[in-house]
Amino acid sequence: MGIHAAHWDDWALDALLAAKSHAGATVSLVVPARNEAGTVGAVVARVRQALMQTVDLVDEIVVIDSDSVDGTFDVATEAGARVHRSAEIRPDLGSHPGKGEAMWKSLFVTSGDLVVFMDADLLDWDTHFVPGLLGPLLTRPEVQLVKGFYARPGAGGPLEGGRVTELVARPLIALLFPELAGLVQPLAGEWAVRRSWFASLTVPTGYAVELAALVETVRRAGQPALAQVDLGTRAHQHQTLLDLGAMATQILAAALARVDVDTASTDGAVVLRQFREGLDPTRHVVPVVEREPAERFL
Ligand SMILES: O=c1ccn([C@@H]2O[C@H](COP(=O)(O)OP(=O)(O)O[C@H]3O[C@H](CO)[C@@H](O)[C@H](O)[C@H]3O)[C@@H](O)[C@H]2O)c(=O)[nH]1
Ligand SMILES: O=C(O)[C@H](O)COP(=O)(O)O
Repeated sequence: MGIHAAHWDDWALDALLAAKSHAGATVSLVVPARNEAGTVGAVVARVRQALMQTVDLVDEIVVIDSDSVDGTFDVATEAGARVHRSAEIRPDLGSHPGKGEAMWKSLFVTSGDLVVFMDADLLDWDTHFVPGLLGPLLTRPEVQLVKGFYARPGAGGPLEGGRVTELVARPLIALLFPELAGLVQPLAGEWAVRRSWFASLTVPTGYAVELAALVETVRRAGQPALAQVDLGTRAHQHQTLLDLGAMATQILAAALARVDVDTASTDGAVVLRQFREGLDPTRHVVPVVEREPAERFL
């Protein structure tokens, strides 16, 4: 059995447009962005031109500005997205920093039956990512969540990207969640999901949103509810090793919580002591908050 895999060009665009129209489905592209003024404009403008203005595949492009202090909001607006500040969406529900929070909040300001997520920091990518991710959702009713995968060049050459994927997520999956081991890029930021399914999931506010969604989906609905699609190549901006330490902490915290292991996180945060030089650590406070399913607040 395993997790169904496909290639982005297994479907002609016309066939996907016909399937979308037949299903009467609508599509939202959601781009969470924190300080991505340099790249978010191209992500929005290219998808808008190719898949909204030329054909009718995407119904809305929404950027969720995740506490940016640069020109992300204006650049994304100029490029044709509807932009919301994460902290200003449903203020009654409070606000947390983080990518998962931006994605969770997106459910309150979008309406598509199918939601496609894309990172805002993409450098090497193409608009076929979007139809590729929609293919399984538009053609296989049992599929709830579709992950993209790709070759990912790293700073040191081809196929060396994905440090947290290879050093944290994949070992964790092998040890604790082996039903997910067939996923090529479990942490890919490019994925698509049925709105009703995403709204039913518990969502970590930080970088564990991807792993948590996969674990909950496979536990509740099994491997047939997952699919993965080969999108070709994708390159993005690389974080520093110490920042990836925070990402890894969030992913480990979410994974351990899902196998009922108590951790030292208190009040929704873990303090990482990181040593840049000598014995004097920098205290890196890493939030590990989780949001209840959005459907409870819609
Ligand atoms: O607080 C934040 C941090 C990031 N982002 C945005 O989220 C996307 C991905 O963030 P990035 O810092 O580029 O993550 P990566 O280092 O690329 O991490 C990879 O692995 C993560 C862990 O699973 C996934 O969440 C990412 O989507 C995936 O690209 C980008 O558009 C960011 O601007 C936010 O919206 N808010
Ligand atoms: O997916 C990952 O492991 C993180 O995004 C880090 O990727 P990088 O090592 O290519 O920067």
